[in-house]
Amino acid sequence: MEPENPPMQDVDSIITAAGGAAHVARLAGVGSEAVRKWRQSGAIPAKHWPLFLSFPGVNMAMLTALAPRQKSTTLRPKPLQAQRAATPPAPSTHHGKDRMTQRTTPNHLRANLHQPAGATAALILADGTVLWGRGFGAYTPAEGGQVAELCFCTAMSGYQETLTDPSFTGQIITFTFPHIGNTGTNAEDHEASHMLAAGMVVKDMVTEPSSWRNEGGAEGDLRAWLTRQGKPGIAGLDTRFITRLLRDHGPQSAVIAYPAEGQVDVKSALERVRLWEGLEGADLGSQAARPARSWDKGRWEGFIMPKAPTGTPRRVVALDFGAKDNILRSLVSAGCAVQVLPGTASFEDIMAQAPEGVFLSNGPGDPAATGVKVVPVLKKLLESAIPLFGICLGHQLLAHALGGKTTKMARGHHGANQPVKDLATGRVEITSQNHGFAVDEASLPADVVVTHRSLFDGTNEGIASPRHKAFSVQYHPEASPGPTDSQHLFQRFVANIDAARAARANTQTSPNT
Ligand SMILES: NC(=O)CC[C@H](N)C(=O)O
Repeated sequence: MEPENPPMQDVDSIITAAGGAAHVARLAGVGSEAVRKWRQSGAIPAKHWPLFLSFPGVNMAMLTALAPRQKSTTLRPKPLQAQRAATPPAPSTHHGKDRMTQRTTPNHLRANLHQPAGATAALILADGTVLWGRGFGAYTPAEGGQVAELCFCTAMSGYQETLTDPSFTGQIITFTFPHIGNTGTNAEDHEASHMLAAGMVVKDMVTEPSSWRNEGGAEGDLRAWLTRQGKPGIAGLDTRFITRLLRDHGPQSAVIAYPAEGQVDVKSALERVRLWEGLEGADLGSQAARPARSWDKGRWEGFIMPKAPTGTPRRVVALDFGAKDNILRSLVSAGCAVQVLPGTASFEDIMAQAPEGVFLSNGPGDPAATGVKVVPVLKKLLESAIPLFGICLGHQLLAHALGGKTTKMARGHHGANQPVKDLATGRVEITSQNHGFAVDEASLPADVVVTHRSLFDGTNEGIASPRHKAFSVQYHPEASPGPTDSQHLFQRFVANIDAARAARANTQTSPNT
């Protein structure tokens, strides 16, 4: 469907519709000088669009149709961006490479509904930013595929593990590293049976795979893989612009539209994006679990990890909220026999396995929402003094069970280079992370110890309850992708189980001695 030309608007009429300059300045928290500059430049900064959209009579089409009529210091795009904006958006295709550059200006002040020639897909954000590029992977309806939270991931490698990490359910991943897809795909690098993220955004178009680990020749190409996963991707966008936007203005809902018929329905896509309720309050963790199963595969051969302790394998129940396979492998290699149960398993079902330790997995969505069902079970497990270990969502759920709270972060952590300090030892580990919620340390009861903090933003990265033999970390010691500095935490869990075993053995023998 051809998008209608939006009605011509000017800033003055929009400000009048919104109740006048003084009223708007007060609500937007800006001075009258700023409003004057908006009028002068003929554009309203996108960060104020949500405010304008709350006034009757103002809609997204009006705001996106504003065309700056005069450049001002505050609103002028940088020279390179201006130059790009002036270049027609024709993709270049040399040497078999498809490297369309984001030729519409990467400046949301110039967001527009009009699809440039050569663009086959768009990334549409809730603030009205529309970025045109070239689609790949699976086609979507003209009004876009799954609406999701747009995030950026800074990992330079491991895109296949990232894309199949179930914690990314409900998110579109912008890769900040420009060359994604070069090494193709294979059957081993999945972290779950399939991709759950809603889509992917890259700067350079994926090229042909060049790696001995690519499987199936052309079938291993990330584009073919993505099509088989039924998910869309978009290339040619200025991923640094997206990253700065999310960094400065917080998480945003977005959608990728890549219609087979070519024409994107931007207006409908925008409406869908703006109606989506977001990840806060979404219990995705309860839905992400796979069926109950026992797991016996350890880490890959050649992988260096601390020597597994001897003794009968420890019976561990792993509560699955969307677990990454490498966590299960790490537990096995650390000396555990793992039974995976859905995260919503009852206390009785868990105890029927006679667990010596219970592991709480990573997973998508809002931990507070998943906690409504799960926390009562975790409280019973804590009372039973079974050693507990949680990772990421599991960490957040443990915090809730211990009486704490979690909050949505202004800037989520997604990447493989995040420094974390162990407060007990002072050691710093570089970690793999993927979370948009964080444990609020101020909410934790006095007997819960804060064990780790992020050196990027000081947010909580680990807690322990010595009284309950429970500990957890916000980051991913199993890596995949990322560094393995924190692999030793699996040994810590096993040591806790062994200590509880020894204590049980003592109580059983002591009456006779
Ligand atoms: N990796 C995870 O387990 C993520 C936990 C949670 N969904 C968050 O975004 O914070």
